[in-house]
Amino acid sequence: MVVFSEDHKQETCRRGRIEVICGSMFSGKTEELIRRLKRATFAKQKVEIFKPAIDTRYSEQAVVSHDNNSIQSTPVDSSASILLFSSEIDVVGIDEAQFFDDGLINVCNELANRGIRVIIAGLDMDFKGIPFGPIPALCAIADEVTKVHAICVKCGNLAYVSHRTVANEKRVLLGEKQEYEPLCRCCYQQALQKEHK
Ligand SMILES: Nc1ncnc2c1ncn2[C@@H]1O[C@H](COP(=O)(O)OP(=O)(O)O)[C@@H](O)[C@H]1O
Ligand SMILES: Cc1cn([C@H]2C[C@H](O)[C@@H](COP(=O)(O)O)O2)c(=O)[nH]c1=O
Ligand SMILES: [Zn+2]
Repeated sequence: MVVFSEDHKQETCRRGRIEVICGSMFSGKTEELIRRLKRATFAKQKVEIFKPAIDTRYSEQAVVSHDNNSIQSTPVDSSASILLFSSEIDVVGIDEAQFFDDGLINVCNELANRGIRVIIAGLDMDFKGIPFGPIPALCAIADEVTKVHAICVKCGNLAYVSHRTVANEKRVLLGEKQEYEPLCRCCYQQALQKEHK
């Protein structure tokens, strides 16, 4: 039996669709986004990549993974700008989508209705385990949702949430390993119990 891990027809048929890649921090969302976008570029498709301008963690202009894979992007202040920059494009990639306003849901629908393949990566939950920004609605309207998992740094099981290790209650706090660790459900509950003692 031959098993193909790629749905090549969907990759190349150039019909509009929405793909969401979601999960905790360190789960490989950005790597998977970059992989899909680079394959589209190899297929000579016109690709445009956007990220929220507030995400200046590794670079102002590029989408960069924790392993330093990167791809050039256009930082935008609001989801509406994505429509303005997306004429004559085959594929639109969006990273850190959790930071966008709820207008992103209509923007992605509009792009897909125009025949564009839209690939979105973002955190499904914030550090409290609450669904983050437009991601849950994007999952609902998506043609395909890929949930990726990091490894729990305490026990080695699959992680499901990003635990914040510094005292800060603001929902948006840019960070990396100094501020967050991926944990499984059990280790996350234990960590919260310790913090509230
Ligand atoms: N606990 C962990 N579990 C899995 N990957 C990890 C972990 N800590 C660091 N990494 C690294 O993070 C990379 C994924 O980075 P990235 O795609 O930027 O993730 P995300 O966008 O989901 O935060 C992995 O390939 C791996 O090298
Ligand atoms: C959980 C959580 C995360 N953030 C920030 C931290 C990082 O800068 C990004 C997530 O990046 P990644 O590519 O998924 O690693 O989001 C936040 O602001 N609030 C949170 O609750
Ligand atoms: Zn664990």
